[in-house]
Amino acid sequence: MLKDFRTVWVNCLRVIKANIGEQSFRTWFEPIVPVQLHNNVLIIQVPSQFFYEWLEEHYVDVLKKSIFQELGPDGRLEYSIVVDQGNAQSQPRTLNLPTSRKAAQPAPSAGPAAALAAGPMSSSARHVAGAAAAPAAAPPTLRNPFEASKVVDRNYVNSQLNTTYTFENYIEGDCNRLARSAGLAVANKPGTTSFNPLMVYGGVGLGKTHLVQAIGNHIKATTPDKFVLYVSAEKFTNQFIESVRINSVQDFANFYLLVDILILDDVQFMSGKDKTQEMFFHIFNHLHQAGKQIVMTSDRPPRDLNGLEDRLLSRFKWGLTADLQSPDFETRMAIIQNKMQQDGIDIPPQVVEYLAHSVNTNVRELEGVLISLVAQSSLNRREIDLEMAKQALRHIIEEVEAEVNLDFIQKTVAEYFSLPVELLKAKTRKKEVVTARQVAMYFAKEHTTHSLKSIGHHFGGRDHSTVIHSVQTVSDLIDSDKSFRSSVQELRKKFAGK
Ligand SMILES: Nc1ncnc2c1ncn2[C@@H]1O[C@H](COP(=O)(O)OP(=O)(O)OP(=O)(O)O)[C@@H](O)[C@H]1O
Repeated sequence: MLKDFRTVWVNCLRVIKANIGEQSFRTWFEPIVPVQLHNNVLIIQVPSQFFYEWLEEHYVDVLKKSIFQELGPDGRLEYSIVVDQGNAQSQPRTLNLPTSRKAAQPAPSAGPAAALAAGPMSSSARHVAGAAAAPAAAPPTLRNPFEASKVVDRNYVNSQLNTTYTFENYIEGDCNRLARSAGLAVANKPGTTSFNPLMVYGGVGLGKTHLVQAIGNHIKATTPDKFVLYVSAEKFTNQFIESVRINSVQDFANFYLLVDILILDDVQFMSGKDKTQEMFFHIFNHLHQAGKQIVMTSDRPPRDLNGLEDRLLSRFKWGLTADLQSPDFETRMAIIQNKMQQDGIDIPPQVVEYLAHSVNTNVRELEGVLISLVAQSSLNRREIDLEMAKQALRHIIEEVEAEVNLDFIQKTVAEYFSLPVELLKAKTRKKEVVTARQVAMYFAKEHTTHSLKSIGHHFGGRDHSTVIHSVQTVSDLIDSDKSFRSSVQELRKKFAGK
């Protein structure tokens, strides 16, 4: 018996409805219009490119299942995407490429899209301008599948939450305590804490992405009906530019307005991109007003985000800004141990300690060293030992030593103030020693990647609040005391050449 495309779709919807939440069903399946059934290929029309990507990302399994049940193992699904032409005309538009079924099959070499299309059903993006008005009998005009593949590759594959980034494996330390606990609060009560937006900033490889993705994963796990979207600012920008190009800015905005939790990574990327910022500003306002949660990361504090509009920056201040510092020694130890446990790696304690001591730049580098050690050990069929670790780290340690290090700073500052270097680490509170110590701490903060805690530790076991106080005192004196300022400038020259 010949099947009618509407009946097939209604039956598919039944399967889908039984497998997903009601809210998701309403948002993502009710707007779909079945268009045609031809040669066991069901064509459905979706409102936008983003919509299509979302379906492919989140519902491909249930779609496959429903098509399989309705059309059997040879059944396939194709999408037609309404392209907003910016006018009321909805004539079918001939887009530049083959229209034959064969040409429209995703090619085996089509990369991630081909992988998605594997199995009983192959789904591929098809743009059909004004498809709703296209006569049902006429075959829709299909877009080059390779082109569609590129869209999938760029816009879809890179945008998922990485489920390995969780709070459980995000090690807590002084370096990230505030950001982590604010993140946890947001994850437990998105949109309802005063941390909205939550802005996390910090240097390269310090765990910004891990933390904000942990927030997303936590929300998805606890409230699967919430629409969590993680997107890099770069991708957001590219999507926006593309939407301008194909005249579908409204689709773009509509898509983002559906989001419950928007996680935007690396906002600094939007610097100088006024139109993108304007769009983000509107999305931000709308989501915020609707009580939706916004989480952002940046590689620098908001005050240093030159090229970002003031009205946007002022929005960032509505919530909480929390920074990530370089992890101190103990946190680095804990991160390595956690990683070892996670990956089932066994490394002797003295090697772990050596790594934690030596790699004090960022966590990504620490992980990189660990991976290279494991690789060497398995290649050479040799247990990891201190010798191997030293060999592996030779180049990194040389780099670290070439930098201005704490010893050099202490020696230079002590010499400048004509004091023995030991006094900087001693208990004495004599005024001239205190000043020299404060200046040395100030430069340690400025020129090394040591955490505040680690700096304090190298100055006779002082705590991190003493370091903060010292840095502040020196900054204040630079502003208020001319001769002090020139001393600091003279000293700075000694470090600049290094
Ligand atoms: N506190 C932590 N506990 C466990 N792993 C961490 C921690 N901080 C960072 N990492 C790990 O370090 C690596 C780099 O982190 P991530 O990519 O989140 O850094 P980032 O700050 O976003 O970097 P970039 O500036 O390059 O975007 C990741 O593998 C992450 O899991």
